Amino acid sequence: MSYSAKIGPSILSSDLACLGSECVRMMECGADYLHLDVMDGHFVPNITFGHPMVECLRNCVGPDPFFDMHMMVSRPEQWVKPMAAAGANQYTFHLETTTNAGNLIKEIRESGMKVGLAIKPGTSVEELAPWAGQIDMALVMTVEPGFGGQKFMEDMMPKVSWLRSQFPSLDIEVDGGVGPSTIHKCAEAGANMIVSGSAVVSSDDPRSVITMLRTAVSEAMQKRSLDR
Ligand SMILES: O=C(CO)[C@@H](O)[C@H](O)COP(=O)(O)O
Ligand SMILES: [Fe+2]
Repeated sequence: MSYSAKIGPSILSSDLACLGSECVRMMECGADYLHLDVMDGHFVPNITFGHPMVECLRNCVGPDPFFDMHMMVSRPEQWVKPMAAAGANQYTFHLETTTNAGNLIKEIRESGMKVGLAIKPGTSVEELAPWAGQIDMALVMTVEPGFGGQKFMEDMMPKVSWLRSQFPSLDIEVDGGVGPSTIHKCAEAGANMIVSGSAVVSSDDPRSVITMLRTAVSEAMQKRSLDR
């Protein structure tokens, strides 16, 4: 087993006028990485921010925090180089947005970033599988992308279990409606990278929530390795 439990707050649910200090606050509360949601108003019905904001956030938080860019954009090819230059570490694009995933994976790697590949709830995991050997992380969306604060879709868990059974050392991320009441389903299914927005950011005690989420994932990982 080469993966580990990692918790990445999504800052979409925070006060957008304070994004820099919110990123710093999340890292101080024990986040393992930051999940930054880029929306273009076309692939999803919402707009957030682009690479100029990412560059400002990088300058604000310093070189260490890992930026996982969740690119909810129709033309992911367009933003690879600008995001790399802005300080992104991982570029997670949606399989639904491209007919040439292989080329995009290559471009992302050549730009020095890790590669994440995301699927919407309506996309089957078998469509992602052919790329699994070439990516660093698979993202199984547990809500329709576009907004924070939505209800967790438990019926996505078979996708996570299947991926974990087929690709035992792949980083598998879940995103959407994940918090203390839903983490056990994700952890048992085999997810190890946990995006949590409103449950962490809106909590009075984000540190405890982050610790609780990580513990749930670590315990499920330990149980899986004992069961084998
Ligand atoms: O990508 C998305 C939504 O499209 C997510 O990253 C959400 O922003 C997570 O927020 P919660 O559902 O955890 O509140
Ligand atoms: Fe996201």
